Amino acid sequence: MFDTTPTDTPALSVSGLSLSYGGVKALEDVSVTVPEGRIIGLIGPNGSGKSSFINVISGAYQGPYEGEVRIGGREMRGIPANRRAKAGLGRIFQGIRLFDTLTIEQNILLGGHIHYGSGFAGSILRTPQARRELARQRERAYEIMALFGDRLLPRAGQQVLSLSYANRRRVEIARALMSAPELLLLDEPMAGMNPHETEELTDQLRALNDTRKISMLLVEHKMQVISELCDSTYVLSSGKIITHGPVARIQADERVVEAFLG
Ligand SMILES: Nc1ncnc2c1ncn2[C@@H]1O[C@H](COP(=O)(O)OP(=O)(O)OP(=O)(O)O)[C@@H](O)[C@H]1O
Repeated sequence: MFDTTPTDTPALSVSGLSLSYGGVKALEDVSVTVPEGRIIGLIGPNGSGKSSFINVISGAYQGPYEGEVRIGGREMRGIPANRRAKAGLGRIFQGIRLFDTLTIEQNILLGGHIHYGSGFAGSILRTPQARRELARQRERAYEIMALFGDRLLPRAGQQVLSLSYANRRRVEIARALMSAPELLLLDEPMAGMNPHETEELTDQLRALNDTRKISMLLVEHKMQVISELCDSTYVLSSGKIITHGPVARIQADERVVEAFLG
């Protein structure tokens, strides 16, 4: 189901990215690489440009910018957000965006829509091909729910609005996995989770990376999570990357301490 053949093409390669909002420089000559199969962290104080960076990669930001963004080797300029899933991108938003009155299963199924072959007409007319596809997608949705132990499976038919915050977040990740992403952009996935939930999701993300070779760019405030998951971490401060490397080295770097205290 998931192609795990390694290549030398990075999952994500951003080079020389600069952008301004009017006169405000939000990003200046930012270069970040996520090698295939790796988890790379991105940290920075409030207002340092993390959201702007993520929004350019996901295509949520449609304004002008300098530099290049490549996902799986493919240049993304001009490709709208909804078409980037086909290039292998999955994104988890900072604020949870789910359809509250739909069930867990329905929300997750929506993440697979880029793979439907029979299209909208087929699903309305309920052609045999559309029914077979739906059955395949449901099977996939249940396989993905099973990755989260007993958190989602027993509740598959429940409306999402009745779920805990942590379970809503799991549904969002499950939905992103339906498009079989090669690269996941995770924007503070542990926000609002207690230590136990944080630890559990950390283990689940590591398992996804190990077993499915999904590359990840992780924006996260919790340094424990960054240090457990990331091979290397970039530090943004006032729109510039001030350093990158293994977490232990970054934490000891005076410039980083200054940026966070400053
Ligand atoms: N739409 C906008 N118009 C004008 N300025 C903006 C806009 N969005 C962000 N900025 C400015 O750009 C800079 C980078 O903001 P950005 O939201 O990318 O940082 P961030 O690191 O994600 O911050 P936070 O952690 O607080 O979400 C900040 O100075 C911010 O005020």
